[in-house]
Amino acid sequence: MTRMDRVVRNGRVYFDGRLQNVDLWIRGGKVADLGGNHQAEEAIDGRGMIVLPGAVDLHVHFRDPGYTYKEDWETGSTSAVAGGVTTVVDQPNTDPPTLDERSYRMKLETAERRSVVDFCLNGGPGRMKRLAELGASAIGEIFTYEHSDDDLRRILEETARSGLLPTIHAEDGGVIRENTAPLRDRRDPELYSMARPNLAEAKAIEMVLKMTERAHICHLSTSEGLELLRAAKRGGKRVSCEVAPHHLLFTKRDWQRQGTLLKMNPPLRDFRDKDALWEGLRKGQIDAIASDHAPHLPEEKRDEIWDAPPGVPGVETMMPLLLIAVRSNLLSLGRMVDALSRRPAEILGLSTKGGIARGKDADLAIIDPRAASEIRADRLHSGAEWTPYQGRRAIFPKITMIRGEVVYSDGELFAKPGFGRNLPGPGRRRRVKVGPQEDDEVEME
Ligand SMILES: NC(=O)N[C@@H](CC(=O)O)C(=O)O
Ligand SMILES: [Zn+2]
Ligand SMILES: [Zn+2]
Repeated sequence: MTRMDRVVRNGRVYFDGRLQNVDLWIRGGKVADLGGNHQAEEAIDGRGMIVLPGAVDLHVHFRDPGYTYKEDWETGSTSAVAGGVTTVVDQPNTDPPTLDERSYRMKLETAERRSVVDFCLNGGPGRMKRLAELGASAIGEIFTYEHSDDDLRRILEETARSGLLPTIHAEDGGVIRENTAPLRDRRDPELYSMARPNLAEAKAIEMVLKMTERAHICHLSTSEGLELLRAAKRGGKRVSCEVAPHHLLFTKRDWQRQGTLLKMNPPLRDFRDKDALWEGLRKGQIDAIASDHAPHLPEEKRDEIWDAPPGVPGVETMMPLLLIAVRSNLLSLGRMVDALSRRPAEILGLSTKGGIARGKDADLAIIDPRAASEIRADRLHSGAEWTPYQGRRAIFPKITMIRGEVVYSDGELFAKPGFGRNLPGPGRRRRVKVGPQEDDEVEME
């Protein structure tokens, strides 16, 4: 019997691939035992609850520094934990963009002071080697449409030399330009999907697969893209991909209801694509679900289609919406946990994250599966002030824990700004052992 800090009692805990009725014991921020008989300082009642690993969101834009009127580390990270996300990966398209030592340190310093969620910082395609040494977790997203083929090849080579994973926004610039030009004088929002056709994604993915041995494809949106990645994986390439909730839940038909609000890159697609993405997700051909949380204010989003900024917020609604999808049998709980937690942690080599197991960080989303509610923008925490999912059913977590601490419970934030910790990437990671050996140490102390 060990003296524990905390116990989640009587919940159904997801580990080893299924829900199991065990008490979850926490010590020093780690999962110390599953089942077993111990004493704890504090007990959390998990009766009627399912206890899942917190989500690891590979793709958020927290806009800080530079665009803090849209989002900052405090609002963004609060939004994350309110949605059961316990680790985020922030993208470098801030101002200044995270391309070199100065901008990297500046963002790290802000995030360390303000974040309530654990975080990784991606570096952009700038000084890759230096960014790796500083602790960037990956390079990207690399916007293929912003670069010539030669540039892109050079960026991918340099990224490979830095030892970091290139993460790719795959849309071909030539295809976009060709298809946009004839539409520019018209204003109908749905033209945006025509301006950036499926071919743009397919062509960019093909190009990237030719240029590099290892890559992660962001927000996959087309059946063509999925087919290319499937073939590449079969051929032994080290590629992974993520899908965003909005491409699983919206199609071109939604242009009619929400207009320019739904402008995003890549754009809304067909039913055919949406179905293929769900199928790819069910079969494990799509590795991860990531929010591509891209907050902009409603008044910006209501500009005309070519000028409105692309992107929708989604970090807070991702897990809650997917829990409904699980309940509707669109996805198994196991595949959901795999795509939201286990696989994203694995892709970035975050060995202490991504699952409930002895020795791992106690990052938990404690959920009452019967507590579905309607999404309402005024109850969300993002600085974006709106959601494309207004009125949809969702199951929000009752409690979110990070490293054994309750950071969010029943609508209330408990963590102080600065609670969130940086998880440095492979360039400066200390080897952290997770597994039986470390567990033994915990037991013997
Ligand atoms: N997804 C988007 O439409 N927008 C993102 C950038 C991006 O992910 O491409 C943003 O930063 O606003
Ligand atoms: Zn992107
Ligand atoms: Zn993005």
